[in-house]
Amino acid sequence: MLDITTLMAVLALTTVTSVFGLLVASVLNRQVVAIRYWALGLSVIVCGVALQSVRAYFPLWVSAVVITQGYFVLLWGTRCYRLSRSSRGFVPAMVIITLLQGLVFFALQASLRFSIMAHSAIVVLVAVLMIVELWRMQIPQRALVWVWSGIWCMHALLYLRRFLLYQFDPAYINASTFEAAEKVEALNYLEGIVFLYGFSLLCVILATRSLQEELKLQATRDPLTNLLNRRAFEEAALRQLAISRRAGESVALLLLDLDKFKAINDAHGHSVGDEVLTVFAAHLTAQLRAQDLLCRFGGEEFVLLVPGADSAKTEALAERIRSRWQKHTFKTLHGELATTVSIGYVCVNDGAEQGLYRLIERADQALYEAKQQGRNCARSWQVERILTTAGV
Ligand SMILES: Nc1nc2c(ncn2[C@@H]2O[C@H](COP(=O)(O)OP(=O)(O)OP(=O)(O)O)[C@@H](O)[C@H]2O)c(=O)[nH]1
Repeated sequence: MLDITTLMAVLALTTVTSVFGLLVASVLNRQVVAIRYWALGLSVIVCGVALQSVRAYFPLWVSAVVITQGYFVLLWGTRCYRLSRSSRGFVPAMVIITLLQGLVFFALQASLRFSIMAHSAIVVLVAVLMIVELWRMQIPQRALVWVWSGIWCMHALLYLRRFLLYQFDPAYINASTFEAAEKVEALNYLEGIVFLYGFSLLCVILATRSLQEELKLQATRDPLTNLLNRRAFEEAALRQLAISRRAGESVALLLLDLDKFKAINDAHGHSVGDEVLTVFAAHLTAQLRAQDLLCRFGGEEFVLLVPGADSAKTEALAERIRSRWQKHTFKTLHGELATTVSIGYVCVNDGAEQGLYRLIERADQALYEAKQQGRNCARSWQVERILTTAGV
C-alpha cells in the first residue's frame, strides 16, 4: 500500500508545478483566452487545497466551495476554447455558482459524509461537461479529444467511486473526521497526480494548436470579410483547375466589383464602406455551393471560381447576384443607401486549358466592358452582351 503522506507530498508538488507551468503558458499564449481560465481554475483549486490544510483555522466547507469553484473556472475556460473567444458573463456566473455552492456546503457542514458526496457529485458533473464541450468542437486532431476525454473520464470515475463508497461502504460512512476519510483515499491522490500532469499538458497542447489555427487563418483569410485571400485563392483555384482539366468539365470565373465604392466611402465614411464589403461577402457566400471558391481579390473587387458551370448557368448566377444585390439597403446617417455591382465573367468548356491568370485577365476585360456600359450589369468575355441594363 502506498504511503498516504508521500502521495500527498507528490500531489502538492504536482499541483504547484502544473499551476506554475500553466501560468507561464498563459503569459506566453496571451491570444488564447482559454489557457488563462485554465491557469486560474487550477490556481483556485490549489488555494482550496491550501485552505483544507489549515482547516484548524478555516471551516472545511469554505475550502470545499473554493475547490469546486475552481472546477467551474476550468469549465468556463473550455467553453471559451470552443467559442474561440472570451465569453461574457464570467463574473456574474461565478458569483451565482459560488452562492449556490456556499449554500449547499454550509447546509451540509455538519455531515462530513454528505459534504464529500456533494463535492464528488459536482466534480463528476463538471468532468462530463468538460468532455461534452470539447466534443462539440470539430477538432481535426481526434487523438487530442480522446486523450482529453480519457483523462476527464478517469477523474469522473474516481469521484463517482468516491461518491458511491460514501453512500454504501461502512468504512467510509463511519469515517467521521477528515483525517480518517483521507486515509481511505489513496487512490484519489494517485489519480490526482496523473490527472494534473495530463490536464496541464493537454491545456498547453490545445493552446498551441489554437495558435497554429489562428496563424493559418491569418495567412489564408481576408480579415474583414473572412473570405479567402488572394494567395490562398490562387493556390486553391490552380488545384481546382487541374481537377477540372482532367475531368474535362466546364468552369467559370467571375470578377465582381462594387460600383462607385469610393463615393460611398467619401459620403458615408470608411466604416459604412467596410459594412457594405462584409454584407456583400455574405451575400455572395449565401449563393454558392461548397466547391465554389470565393475570394476578396483586393479593395472592393471579388473573384469567384465555379467548377462545372456552363455559360447558361454562369449567366444565371451572375444575374442573380447582381439583381438581388441591388435590393439590399443600408441604413446610414444620411438615410438609406443602395449599391450595385458590375460583373465580368468568362466560361470555358475545355477544362480551363487557358490557366488561371488568363481567365482572370479575360474576366477583367469583360468587367471593364461592364463598367463602360454604365455599371450594374454582367458582361461575358465570350459573348459580349449586357445581360441586363436594369438600374443603369
Ligand atoms: N471602406 C473600405 N474601402 C476600401 C477598402 N479597400 C479599398 N477601399 C476603397 O475602395 C475604393 C475603390 O475605388 P475605385 O477603385 O476608384 O473604384 P469605384 O469608386 O468603385 O469606381 P468603379 O469601380 O469605377 O465603379 C477606394 O476609395 C478605396 O479606398 C476597404 O477595405 N474598406
